[in-house]
Amino acid sequence: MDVKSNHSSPVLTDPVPINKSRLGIRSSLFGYSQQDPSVSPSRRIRAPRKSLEDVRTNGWLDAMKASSPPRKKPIKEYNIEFASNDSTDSEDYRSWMLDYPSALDSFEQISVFAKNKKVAIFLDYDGTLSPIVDDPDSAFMSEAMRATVKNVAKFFPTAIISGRSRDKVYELVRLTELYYAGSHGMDIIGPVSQTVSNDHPNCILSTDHRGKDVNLFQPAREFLPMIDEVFRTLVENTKEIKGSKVENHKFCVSVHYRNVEEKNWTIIAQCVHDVLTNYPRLRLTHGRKVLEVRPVIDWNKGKAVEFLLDSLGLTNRNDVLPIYIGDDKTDEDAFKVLRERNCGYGILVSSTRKESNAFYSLREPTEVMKFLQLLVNWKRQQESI
Ligand SMILES: O=P(O)(O)OC[C@H]1O[C@H](O[C@H]2O[C@H](CO)[C@@H](O)[C@H](O)[C@H]2O)[C@H](O)[C@@H](O)[C@@H]1O
Repeated sequence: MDVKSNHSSPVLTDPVPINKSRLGIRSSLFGYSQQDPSVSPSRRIRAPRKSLEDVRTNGWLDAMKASSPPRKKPIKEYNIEFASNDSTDSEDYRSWMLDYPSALDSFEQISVFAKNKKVAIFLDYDGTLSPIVDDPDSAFMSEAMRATVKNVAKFFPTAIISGRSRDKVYELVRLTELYYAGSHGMDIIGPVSQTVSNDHPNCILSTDHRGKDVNLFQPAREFLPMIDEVFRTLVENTKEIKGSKVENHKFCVSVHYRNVEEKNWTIIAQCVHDVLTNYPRLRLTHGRKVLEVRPVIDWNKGKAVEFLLDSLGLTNRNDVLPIYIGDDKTDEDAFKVLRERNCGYGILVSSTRKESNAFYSLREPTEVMKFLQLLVNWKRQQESI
């Protein structure tokens, strides 16, 4: 992609998302809100027919429907989403696994590649370390998973790369020994590295939760007030849509529709669409039953992996094996980077078949935990040899 570098913020020179160019919306850069304050939220909810066709024809609704497997087995206290055994035992899933073999079944092969290599672990949070649940504020990881990740970090440099804000994901994980990248990689705390600071002039020295010196990198810093404004507008505009929830993740905004009746998905899509038309410097990405609004900059989870590898001094070496585990579309950027660099493995967490840039698969967070435990046991054995 063509990047116009202004040091701090690699802004794309082709910032108009497809949907906007199709709709003929002008691409000049607005300040912040261009919204007509006279338009009431209820009027926005009853979006005009022409507009409703827009979100259908530009593929938003199809992407929304395809964004997460259907829930099949509600668990008593938490409404945890995962497909029934019928799905993972199906012929269809088994044939998909020929292309994306289980990382558990392939562990021996992985460990052969890992031998004598510096392994670095990158983990997504929701759907990877914690099960998908209805309420984003209740997406807790189990104590067993926390202990496992803590062990992993004793042996390998380990980072969490999440769509949530860095503070929010830290609150959920609460392990000081990890590196954290929030807002889909747009807010990174990594080890201090002079080379990285030289390459990224807006990378500043900061301190982490232990008071240790770290590098703080926020390539979308200039978007902070805009994101805040969009967050408040979206909260207001969606407040009458039952089940909707808007989260402010500092450099991006999530609009959840998991608990919105499907017949109202067009309305929620329309709300987001209408707001986005006023902000050509923001774009939409899809997650699991969530619409995500983020800056149009050339930065994503893949770039965050590259940034952290650089910071850890693990770039341009052939004795490095990065492993990235994630479940969502935004993790594909990281899988792609590993595939294109022909280094390391992407592992997709999915209980249904999905096209992916990952090499291996795991069905659900419990399998992620088993895989991480195998890795720790293997490393312990290696060290005792
Ligand atoms: O990159 P991640 O760490 O996977 O974060 C992606 C989004 O995760 C959260 O939403 C997802 O998990 C929720 C809790 O299980 C679920 O209710 C929701 O439907 C999922 O989309 C988080 O709330 C989002 O803000 C993140 O962008």
